[in-house]
Amino acid sequence: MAHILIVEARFYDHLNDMLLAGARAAIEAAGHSHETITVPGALELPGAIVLAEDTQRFDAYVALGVVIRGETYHFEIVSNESARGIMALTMDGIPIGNGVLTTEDEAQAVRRADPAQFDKGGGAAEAAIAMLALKQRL
Ligand SMILES: Nc1c(NC[C@H](O)[C@H](O)[C@H](O)CO)[nH]c(=O)[nH]c1=O
Ligand SMILES: CC(=O)[C@@H](O)COP(=O)(O)O
Repeated sequence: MAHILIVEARFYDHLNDMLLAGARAAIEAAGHSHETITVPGALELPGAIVLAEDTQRFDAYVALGVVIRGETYHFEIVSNESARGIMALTMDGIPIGNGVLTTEDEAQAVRRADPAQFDKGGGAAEAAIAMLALKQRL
């Protein structure tokens, strides 16, 4: 059994709740345990994973968050830099599932976060579990 840390950027409560439900259900369905920590926004996700990895308590990570386009270039900064940070850690060999939604509007985000629709939280958890299995096998 693996112990998986869900790191959630809680920017939109109702959307985060759906992503979390999907991720937790997928981890439990696979027979693993989990904890959750919360950070302010998607830009904090990579740094939080680094801090958690230093504790050596977790086998894999699920990064969750929602970035919805506003009026300015901030959307690109938050979307691209959070993904870049997570990808850098992935390339260091840390199993991470990226469940950060980057959408044009709230309706797109709802469809993707809802466990009964696209279930991107569950999908990110499954990706983390798959990468952990690969790491253990290689
Ligand atoms: N606009 C969104 C943000 N912005 C906040 C940043 O992620 C960060 O917390 C702030 O710049 C302080 O470092 N975060 C999201 O997760 N979603 C957004 O739509
Ligand atoms: C991530 C965003 O684009 C948004 O939260 C920020 O909105 P704005 O660009 O209108 O400041």
